Amino acid sequence: MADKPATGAGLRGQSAGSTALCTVGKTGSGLTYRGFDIKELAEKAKFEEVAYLLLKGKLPNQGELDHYISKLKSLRGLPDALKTVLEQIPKDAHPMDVMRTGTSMLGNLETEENFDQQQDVADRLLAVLPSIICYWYRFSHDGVRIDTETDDDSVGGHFLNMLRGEPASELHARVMNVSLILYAEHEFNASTFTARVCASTLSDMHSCVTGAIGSLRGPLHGGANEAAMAMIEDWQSPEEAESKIMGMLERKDKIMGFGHAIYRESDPRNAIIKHWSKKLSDDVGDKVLYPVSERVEEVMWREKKLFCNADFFHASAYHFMDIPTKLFTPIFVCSRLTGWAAHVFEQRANNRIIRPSADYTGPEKSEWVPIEARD
Ligand SMILES: CC(=O)SCCNC(=O)CCNC(=O)[C@H](O)C(C)(C)COP(=O)(O)OP(=O)(O)OC[C@H]1O[C@@H](n2cnc3c(N)ncnc32)[C@H](O)[C@@H]1OP(=O)(O)O
Ligand SMILES: O=C([O-])CC(=O)C(=O)O
Repeated sequence: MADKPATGAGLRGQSAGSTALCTVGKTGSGLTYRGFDIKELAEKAKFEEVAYLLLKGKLPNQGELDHYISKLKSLRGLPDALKTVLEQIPKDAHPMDVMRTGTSMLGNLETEENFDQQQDVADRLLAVLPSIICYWYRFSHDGVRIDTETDDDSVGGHFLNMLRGEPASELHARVMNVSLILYAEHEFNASTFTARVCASTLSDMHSCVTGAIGSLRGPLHGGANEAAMAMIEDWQSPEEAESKIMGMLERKDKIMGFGHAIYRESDPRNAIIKHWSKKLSDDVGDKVLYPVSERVEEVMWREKKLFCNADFFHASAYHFMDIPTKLFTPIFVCSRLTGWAAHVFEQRANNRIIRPSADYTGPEKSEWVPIEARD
C-alpha cells in the first residue's frame, strides 16, 4: 500500500483548494490542526479548546475558554418544534438520518440570514447536535423526554449524561474528550468537501452541514466505526478473528476501519485511540474484544500492509463505554461539526463556486426517435 501511486480517480492526489486549518500526512503520517500536532492536542487540550481553535483561529486564554464553555452550555436546549419532529422519527431509523433531519429542521427554525451570523450558528450547532441525537434516542428507545440542558462543562460528558441519565466517570469523560479531538478535523475529506462545495454556492450553514452528514454516513467514511464494530462483535477469540479476516481477504471484502485515502503507513489517530481502548478494556475486565481487535490489526498489516484508520479502535473504545453501536457515527458528527463549519468560513472568505469538469464518455451524437417508434 505504501507504494501505491496516486491516480486521478476519486480526485486522488489533486489539490482542490487551499486551507489553513489542517495538514494530513504531510510528513508521511502526521496530522496537525492549525499547526498543532494531534498528539499534543489529544494529550493536553479540552475538545472545547480545539473547537475554539478551529472556529475562531487561535487557542483561547482561560477567560475566553470559560466564556466559550458557558456559551455552549447555554445553547443546548431544543426548540419545541424540533422536539416534535424528533418524536415522529421511528426507533429503527438510522441515527445519522436523525442527525440530518434534525439539522435540516433547525435550519427552518433558526435560519442563517446572513454570513455575519456564521460563528453563532456554528456554536449553536456544536452545542445542540448532541441534544438532537440523545433526545431522539431516549424518546424512541426508552419513552422518556430528557432535559438536554445538563450542567456538564464538556461536550463529551454532556453526551454521556444525556444518554445514560447520570454523569460520566472521569475515565469515560476523558476518552470522549480525546475522541472528539481526534475526529474534529481532517482537511478535504469527503464530508468536509461536501460542505465546502455547498458553501461555494453561497448557501447557508445548515445546508452545508446537512449535506456533510449525508457524506459522513457512508461506510467508506464515518460509517466505518459502526461497520467495524458489526464485524468484530461476534468473534470470540483472536484465532476466530484471524480465520474470519483471512476468509474476507480471500473473498476480496473491504475490511472496515482499515486503509486511508491519504495516509500511506499509519493514521496517527489510531495509536491514540488504541491506547484509550486498552485502558477501557482493562477497566471493564474485557478478555475478548481488545485481543480480537489487536489480532485483526496484526493480520491486516501482515497480509496487506493495511493499517487501522481512526475508526477501528474507536469501535471497541465506544463499545467498552456501553455506547450503542448505532450512535458511533453521530458522535463523529458532534465533533466534525467544528471542522465542517471552519471550512465553510474559509470557503466563504475566499470563494469561487466549485465546479470541476468531467471527461465525457457518452455517445457522440444521438438520433431522436419519436416515442411511438422506440423499442
Ligand atoms: C474517518 C474516516 O473516514 S477513515 C476511512 C474509513 N473507511 C474505512 O475504514 C472503509 C475501509 N477502507 C476503504 O474502503 C479504503 O481504504 C478508503 C475508502 C478509506 C480509501 O480508499 P482508496 O484511497 O481508494 O484506497 P487505496 O487506493 O489506498 O487502496 C489500495 C488498495 O488497497 C485496497 N484496500 C484499501 N482499503 C482496504 C480495506 N479496508 N480492506 C481491503 N482492501 C482495502 C483497495 O481495494 C486497493 O486495492 P486495489 O489496488 O486492488 O484496487
Ligand atoms: O480524510 C479522509 O479521507 C477521511 C478521514 O480520515 C477523516 O475524515 O477523518
